[in-house]
Amino acid sequence: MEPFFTHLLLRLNKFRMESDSDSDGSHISATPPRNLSPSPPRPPPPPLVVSNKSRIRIKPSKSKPGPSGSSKAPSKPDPVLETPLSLPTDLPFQIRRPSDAPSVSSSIETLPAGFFSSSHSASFAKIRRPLINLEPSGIEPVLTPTASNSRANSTDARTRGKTRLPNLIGASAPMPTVKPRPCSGGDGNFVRLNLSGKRRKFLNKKGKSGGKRYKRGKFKSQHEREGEEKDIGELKQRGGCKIREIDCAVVEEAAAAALDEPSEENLVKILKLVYGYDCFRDGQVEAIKMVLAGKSGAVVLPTGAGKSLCYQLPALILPGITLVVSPLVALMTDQLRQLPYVIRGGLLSSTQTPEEASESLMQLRQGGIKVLFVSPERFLNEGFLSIISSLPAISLVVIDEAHCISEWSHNFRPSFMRLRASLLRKTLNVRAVLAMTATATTTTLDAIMSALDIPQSNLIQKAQFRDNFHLSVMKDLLILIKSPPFAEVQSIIIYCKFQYETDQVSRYLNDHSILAKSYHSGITAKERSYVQDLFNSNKIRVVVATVAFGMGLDKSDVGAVIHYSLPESLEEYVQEIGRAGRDGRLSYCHLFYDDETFFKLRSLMYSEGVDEYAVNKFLREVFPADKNSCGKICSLIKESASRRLDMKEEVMLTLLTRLELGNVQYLQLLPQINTTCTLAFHKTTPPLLAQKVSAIAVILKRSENKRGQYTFDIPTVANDMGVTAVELTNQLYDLKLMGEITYEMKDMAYCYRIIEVPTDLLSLSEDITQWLSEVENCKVQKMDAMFSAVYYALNLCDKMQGCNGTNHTPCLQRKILEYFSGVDNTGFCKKTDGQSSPFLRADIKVFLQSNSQAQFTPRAVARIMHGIASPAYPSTTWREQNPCKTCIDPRTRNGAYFVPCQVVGIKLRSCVACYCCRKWGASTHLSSQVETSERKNEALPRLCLMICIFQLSIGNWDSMRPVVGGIKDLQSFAV
Ligand SMILES: Nc1ncnc2c1ncn2[C@@H]1O[C@H](COP(=O)(O)OP(=O)(O)OP(=O)(O)O)[C@@H](O)[C@H]1O
Repeated sequence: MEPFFTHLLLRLNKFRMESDSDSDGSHISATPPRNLSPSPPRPPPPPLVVSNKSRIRIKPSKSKPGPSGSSKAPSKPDPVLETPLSLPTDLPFQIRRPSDAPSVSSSIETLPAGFFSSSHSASFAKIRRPLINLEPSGIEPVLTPTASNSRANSTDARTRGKTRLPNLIGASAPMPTVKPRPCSGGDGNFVRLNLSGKRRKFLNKKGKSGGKRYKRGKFKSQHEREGEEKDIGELKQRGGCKIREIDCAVVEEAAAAALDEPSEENLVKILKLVYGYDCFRDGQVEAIKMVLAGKSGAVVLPTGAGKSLCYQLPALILPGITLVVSPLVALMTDQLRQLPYVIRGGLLSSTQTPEEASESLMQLRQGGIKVLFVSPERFLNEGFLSIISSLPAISLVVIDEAHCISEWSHNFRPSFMRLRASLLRKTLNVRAVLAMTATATTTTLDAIMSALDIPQSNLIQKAQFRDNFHLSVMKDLLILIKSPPFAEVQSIIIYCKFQYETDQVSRYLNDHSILAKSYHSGITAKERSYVQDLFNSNKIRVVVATVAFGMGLDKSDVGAVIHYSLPESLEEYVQEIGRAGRDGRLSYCHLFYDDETFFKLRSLMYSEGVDEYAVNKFLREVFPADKNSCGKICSLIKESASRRLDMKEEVMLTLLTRLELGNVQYLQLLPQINTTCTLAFHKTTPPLLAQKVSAIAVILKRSENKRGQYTFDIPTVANDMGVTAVELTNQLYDLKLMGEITYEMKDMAYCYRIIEVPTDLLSLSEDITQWLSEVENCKVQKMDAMFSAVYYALNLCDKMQGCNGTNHTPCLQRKILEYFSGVDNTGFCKKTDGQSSPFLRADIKVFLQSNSQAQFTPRAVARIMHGIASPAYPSTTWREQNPCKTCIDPRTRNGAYFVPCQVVGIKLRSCVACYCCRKWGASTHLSSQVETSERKNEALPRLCLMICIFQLSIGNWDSMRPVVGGIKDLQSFAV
């Protein structure tokens, strides 16, 4: 290896300071917190109440295709919509009109709303397509000598693939699979969507509540696991991983031809050679041609529609490297696995060993990698940027899950904000940027395109939607799964909102002989991958998961997706159901409609928000009082600052990113590092070493010496030396290698360089708070839109245009279409006013008096009253101090807050979301045990009733906020 390069590698490996994305999905989503110790209180009933019993069964419509090209039935005006809507044709998905013909490419078209009159109600019926013939037709595949006879027996050739993937993912990367899948534009995912009323509690076989019995899902013994792993291994050997044998020379020749002339014919030739597919799907060829022409573009195609191919093929053709920015390590790994082996790929992630990272970099430098997967956090690392800019040319940068760029998306990631056209062009000198997403509203799309400088004309939006909405109500999950059509489905994903729910549900299913495992970010990465392997190899039938599961999952035969809890947005819903039916077969989606979860989640949407007061305090910490601090390196220790400011770490990062990338650049974010260093000298004495090494001289001046241990702050020493923190740590590392010193680092911190000190902190706080509150409202609106669509379909639909008592497909489809085209249908979700009970002020006063030592912000009080934990008020502390007397189930026990029940003449410490209170608020979540024990206590009903009144007064933020927000000086109010 060349010395220069070795040096860079050392630097990169030594200081892997930026942490890549969490390997689970939870990191991506800002809400809700996955570990929800304190539940919010029971909210007031929605304006339009749905009875728990009002369960409608909506049967699947039989596939009765309407006449081709039939005229549209006039749409009946939607009562929720004030103005009639004419839908644009470039919607984020298409509605398919069925056709009897198995060849469906001609049957796919975008239809306006209202097309689905009752006579067309069958139009969402699933269209089965013939499996594609893997034998390339018309083109003679040139095979390697070992496979020279494989054309005669193509299956053998494909299953023979025991060749190791050259992609640098570690030793055990499975071979990519060539899927027998139709390619014409209309496919994607095919689902039947079901909605149902309240889900029922789980009863185990003995008829008891799952409550106490269900602990976190246990995994099998080592012995059992090894057996299963062996089985999985065998299955892979048997043909779980098939590979086409391809002659690289032929592919290279075809790629050169396509580079010269990127005609469809030339591109199809490569498609056949490399993937075995006969034709492109909708949108693919346009995207590929655009990228090959060196133009930036945005591609919006639904899940499973084949977005990856839009960069894989250009990567093969273009001379330079293709850099794919991906939000999750797990997603990168999956994408790398799925690269055809003629496209050499690699990844750089913080989870790699130094050897793996070195290997990737060496390969990169030697031109051995065509596609490199990286996380957005890498763009903070100067070392990475300098290495990458010294490499052979980058032809294309792909931003996968590009909606993460926009704060108006359902999955905003501050680190994605960095991926702006200006930075990409300046640092990487890239020609083309390709943004890809499956779910983006018009607002989100606008934000993506403007950040990446993509002209409107370069938007490829051929997305489509699943065919069948089949709305039905089952008594409970078990009955649903055991009845047709779910009974026949081999692989099912059940999505829950909370981790404990996934454990509960999977235990419950196992108790009833349905093999299931739970999957969430609370289990280790190893366990997660074990569960995914079991599911992929059909060793288990059901995965019960949080949002953490599914990104990058390309299991083609998932036959059903069940939403046990309401998703937080229609984007999330569309994305999650997209994991079903990737093989083109009919699949079923069922959603349990539950207004209680909706209000709970809605409350949680506010859990990350911050007051102007807190933003101001944050800014004062970020910017030193010293006006001459421009150019200085500063740091904010994550954990302690988060507690001090009562602000989640992700929120602090969002604010810092805003200060960097907003209208004025106040700072430049640097890689996160451990800032407190404790150092000991081993060879040369400190004064002697200080004479030779200037860093040591500064350290001696700036450190505290306790029994030979020198403790100092890295940014302070770096500032004194006039170097970056990374340069300083590099020097320390070199001294360590020479045996001169040893050191330990702690206190992970956000680091930044001050570019400009704001002159008016007050107005800056105001601006930022305003922005944060808009982002917060946007999230709530998404939640409302999800709820509204489902609520409308079940309760408000006028049963026209194809809807009837058993089929709500058209109206639900329309609601989703409207949402993606920017129509706000959430009016009826909004709370009417901010009136609160007269008790509330008194309650807050008592609360403040009894906690006079604490410095609350209004929002902190509101959060506490809602039982929502925050960094400064963790549920554990508050729960322990004030245990709730009315919580029965210790696993769900909330932090208890003082709820005086004057009317019944007693004062009780109870959390406002206490389950027994919920019972009296007609909750269905109670276990029978709880019910029995409550009934024994005569005092409880009245007491709970009082608590319910209290809850109703504060049960939603809209009523809570004006009260606490109106109390400017909480401390004086308390006196
Ligand atoms: N033209 C095509 N013909 C047939 N199959 C295709 C074609 N293009 C892609 N596929 C297959 O479709 C499947 C889904 O593709 P891919 O994973 O790229 O989808 P995606 O749009 O990225 O989905 P997601 O958003 O869920 O990640 C893959 O197995 C891929 O091989």
